[in-house]
Amino acid sequence: MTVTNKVALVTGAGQGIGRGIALRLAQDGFDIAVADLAVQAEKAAGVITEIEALGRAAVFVSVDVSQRDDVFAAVDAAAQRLGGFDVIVNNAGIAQVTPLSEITEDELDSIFRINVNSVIWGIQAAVAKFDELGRPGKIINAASIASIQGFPILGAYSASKFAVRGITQVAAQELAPKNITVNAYAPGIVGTGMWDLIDEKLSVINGKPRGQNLKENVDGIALGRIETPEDVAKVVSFFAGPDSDYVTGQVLLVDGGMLYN
Ligand SMILES: NC(=O)C1=CN([C@@H]2O[C@H](COP(=O)(O)OP(=O)(O)OC[C@H]3O[C@@H](n4cnc5c(N)ncnc54)[C@H](O)[C@@H]3O)[C@@H](O)[C@H]2O)C=CC1
Ligand SMILES: CC(=O)C(C)=O
Repeated sequence: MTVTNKVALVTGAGQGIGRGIALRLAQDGFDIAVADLAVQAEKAAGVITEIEALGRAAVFVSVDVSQRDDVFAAVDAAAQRLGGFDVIVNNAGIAQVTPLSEITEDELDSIFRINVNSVIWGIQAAVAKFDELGRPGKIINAASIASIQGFPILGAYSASKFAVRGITQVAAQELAPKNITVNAYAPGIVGTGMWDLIDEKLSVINGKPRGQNLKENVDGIALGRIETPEDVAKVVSFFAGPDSDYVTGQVLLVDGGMLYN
């Protein structure tokens, strides 16, 4: 019997939650395509070194997830360079900290292209590759607590994450006949560059000192501490592995106890 390696592509894997997911899936035995913007190549190289130290193969794939052709090319490159394709993690995303009344057309277009269109391009590219290789596969999307409850001043962001939840539910139903599962993780307050930016921008808007908005949000977490990328990666590991074979269309809160469903 030929045993082939398992391959996962993680977008936005140069830093933050994406890096945590890439490292965890490597620990789980996946070879990893570290996909990110070209400007993140140096950080991605560091992630690749960490993955190789775990005994897995890894390659950098330059991608702007808002561009459909880029995403298809990234999936092709990952499959060709790593010798297979089994999992895509549509993780890359941006936040915007703007009251709804002030959001511009350009801002709205930008956040939807990066947070929403990207997920559809990732689903399309992964399905095409699973079909070509004749394998089932797993698709995992980045939602948020803001995909369940709208967050003030994060209005466009919340709307984009509600859309990711909807896409996840629809794709799960459409792709079930191919034995492809589609799920999403919904983190709470994770200590990454994204929250550095949110805290900084909220400070400008509400005049609270730097760090105060982050602290107030963390104070609302039942488990009493800020979330780490590794906390998120454990849920992604479940969705990427065989223990979730009978789970599809779900958005799993991993927020330390902030929202309850
Ligand atoms: N940090 C948090 O508290 C939470 C984050 N999330 C979601 O988790 C995901 C990852 O977030 P973080 O790691 O915190 O963010 P981050 O800002 O630390 O990292 C985002 C990564 O995505 C990449 N990226 C951005 N635009 C891209 C594009 N157009 N094409 C390719 N790559 C692009 C960046 O280069 C970066 O490496 C995002 O979808 C975010 O919305 C969800 C809930 C909470
Ligand atoms: C960044 C994010 O998703 C929230 C709600 O903090």
